[in-house]
Amino acid sequence: MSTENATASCSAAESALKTGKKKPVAIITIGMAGAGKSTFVQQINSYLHSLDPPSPPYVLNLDPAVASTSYEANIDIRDTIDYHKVMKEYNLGPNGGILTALNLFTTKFDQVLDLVEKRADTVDYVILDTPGQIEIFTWSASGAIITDAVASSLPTVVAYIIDTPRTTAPATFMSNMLYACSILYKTKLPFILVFNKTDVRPHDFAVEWMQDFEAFQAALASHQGTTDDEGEPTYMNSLMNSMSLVLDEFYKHLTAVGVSSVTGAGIKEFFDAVEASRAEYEKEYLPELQRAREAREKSLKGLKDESLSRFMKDLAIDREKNPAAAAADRWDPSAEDGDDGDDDDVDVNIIDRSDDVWPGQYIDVTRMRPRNDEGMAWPRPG
Ligand SMILES: Nc1nc2c(ncn2[C@@H]2O[C@H](COP(=O)(O)OP(=O)(O)OP(=O)(O)O)[C@@H](O)[C@H]2O)c(=O)[nH]1
Repeated sequence: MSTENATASCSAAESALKTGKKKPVAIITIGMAGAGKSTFVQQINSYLHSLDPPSPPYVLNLDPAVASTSYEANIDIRDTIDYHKVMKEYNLGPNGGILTALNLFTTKFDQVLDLVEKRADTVDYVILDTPGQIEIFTWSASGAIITDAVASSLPTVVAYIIDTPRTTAPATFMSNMLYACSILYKTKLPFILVFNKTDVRPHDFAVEWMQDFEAFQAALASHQGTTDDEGEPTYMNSLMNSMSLVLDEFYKHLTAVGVSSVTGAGIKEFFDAVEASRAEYEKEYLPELQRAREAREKSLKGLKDESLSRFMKDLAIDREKNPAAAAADRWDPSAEDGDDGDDDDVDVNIIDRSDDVWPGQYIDVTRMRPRNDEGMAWPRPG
């Protein structure tokens, strides 16, 4: 995490202490393409607006390729990066285009965090919608950087969206759980399994399989193709049996809720789970994060000290050898023109769409949104 981000997170913590307000919780929604991430984000957005008093969240869309979202994001990657232009410019296919767009956006993520930090006192939730191709977020450096940066700044929870009707076959269920497991171990963040589309298929079978190992074994056994011609378990079946034992341990670290992003059923229970995850984040994740940060700073300081002493030694030897060159090599302040061409201080690239309408104005999603930008729009000062 950059120093600015660390400072920003401290200032948010200080202001939270002053106002007595809890820090907002960041909800990172992840899920296979078509699982219903965007519909879910729209539903939780509507739910928070409908509370009394309303609690509008701060929404980030990180999917550069989505044609339209059914919610209005406060920060939208598409405002900064034209994914089609990236594909053309770098001669990439769709997935490479999304990944590169995300990489480019990540280079500006400190600005995003600053904008989020500014809202920390007025919002209770920060919601991140991620690219449809799950692996682009979960297995990329950018995804890891974004997740770590958010989690270093705010209590963070991963909402893993599952397409329940498509997960009723034991083998599919297990593949999905293994994927969830890999994300949990990668992020090490509080994790909520969100069984979506319960209006089509209730998720009780999944809860039963997660709580009762034997019930899952029975489902596996009753599934076609689990025994060979001689009635022996197939290789696949034995493998799944062993893996389900591993998953049994994994389920202990998870909360599962069933929701329908269409009807809104289960959304309240989802937020109850999010609040429980906040406590988990503070108790388990935060101390671990602080330990890791201290260790990183210590090793960085060691490296810096070592390279500085090496440099000073080399410099001394060099000066001994070339006293004339050393005498000529002096800093002349009058030679400075005050502008070194460094544009690091251009700091307005990421757009906060809610600047004009904040606080908490609900935005009509049917409204046309001007997209005048051609290509990547940074830097965009003023
Ligand atoms: N019946 C039902 N349909 C749903 C629900 N949630 C989403 N859908 C439908 O599932 C389809 C996919 O939903 P999206 O929200 O676009 O899914 P996504 O995960 O964002 O998809 P990508 O953009 O590909 O990542 C759409 O047709 C939605 O209407 C739900 O709870 N119930």
